[in-house]
Amino acid sequence: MSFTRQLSEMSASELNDAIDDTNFPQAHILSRGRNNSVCSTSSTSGTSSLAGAAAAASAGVQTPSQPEDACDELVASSTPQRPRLILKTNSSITENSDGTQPQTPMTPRTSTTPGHEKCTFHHDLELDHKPPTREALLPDMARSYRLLLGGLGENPDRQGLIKTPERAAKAMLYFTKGYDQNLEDVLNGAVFDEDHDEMVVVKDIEMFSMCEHHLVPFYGKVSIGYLPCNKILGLSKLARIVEIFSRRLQVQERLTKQIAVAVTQAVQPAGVAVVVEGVHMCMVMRGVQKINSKTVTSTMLGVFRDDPKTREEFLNLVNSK
Ligand SMILES: Nc1nc2c(ncn2[C@@H]2O[C@H](COP(=O)(O)OP(=O)(O)OP(=O)(O)O)[C@@H](O)[C@H]2O)c(=O)[nH]1
Ligand SMILES: [Zn+2]
Repeated sequence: MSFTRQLSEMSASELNDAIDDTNFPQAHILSRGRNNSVCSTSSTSGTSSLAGAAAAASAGVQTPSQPEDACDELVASSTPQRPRLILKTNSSITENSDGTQPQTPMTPRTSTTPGHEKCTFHHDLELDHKPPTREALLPDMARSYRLLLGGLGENPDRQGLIKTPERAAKAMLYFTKGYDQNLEDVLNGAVFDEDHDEMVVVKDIEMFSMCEHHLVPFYGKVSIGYLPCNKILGLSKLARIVEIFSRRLQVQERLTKQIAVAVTQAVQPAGVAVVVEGVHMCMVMRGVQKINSKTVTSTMLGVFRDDPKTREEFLNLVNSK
């Protein structure tokens, strides 16, 4: 019985469960960077196969068995072997004795809206969830905003507000458009075989999200690094992955983790690092009203978690101007 499955075979909740929660958040001090995203590649990287395997084991990842792993075969001749990061599944989701996959434990449904019958929970990594008609939600949402305006003591029929409920509904649909996206569509096949085993970093990717506690924005920037294992990702796809998960109701910690999981799923690298720096309007415009505070979260997987030099290299690249 195999205890390791390809990520593409794992369901949304399994993917989330597959990450050891002790892995995040790990806060690092991050200096302010540029507004525009910057891509870097770096030359010092890699771990020995032994160190990498030990690192992977303690990181909760499994080293693919030899010799069927193409990555290990390829790199063996020229460079030290590096284990590919494969998220570990727990034994409760391995195959049934009859060879069928067991059902994913269901979390309670949160919606009875037509088109959402199979939703488990929007917060999960619902890469295969695509409600067919989110636009169809607009009238209901507009009605809700109209009620809200009335609740504020406003007259929803006054000239300036007549179209506001519909506008607000459309805006909210836009702010949460990530629910309509899935990883496969977003990647659009832009995963390329490449014998490149040095760190790739795209940093300062602008991010806009919505605090799930107050329904007000939080925004900031995301830096993503990965250590390829014979597969690289189209650079823009890293920014598109950020969009999938930031354009939802979120907490910053989960956003950080979901980005890292998605990159892992896309290219099965030796490691992934994600740092998110966010400003939460719920802490600025209301509540504690700390206008200069920033929240920094990170998820380090594979070699980034276990090899201090690799992690340091990533953080240096992220912090460099
Ligand atoms: N961990 C985490 N907390 C968040 C995030 N966004 C908002 N919050 C927090 O969610 C918490 C909600 O706390 P509550 O006490 O229930 O709500 P509240 O009375 O509005 O809290 P205050 O913001 O302190 O006024 C607050 O501490 C927010 O700062 C996030 O991305 N991650
Ligand atoms: Zn908030």
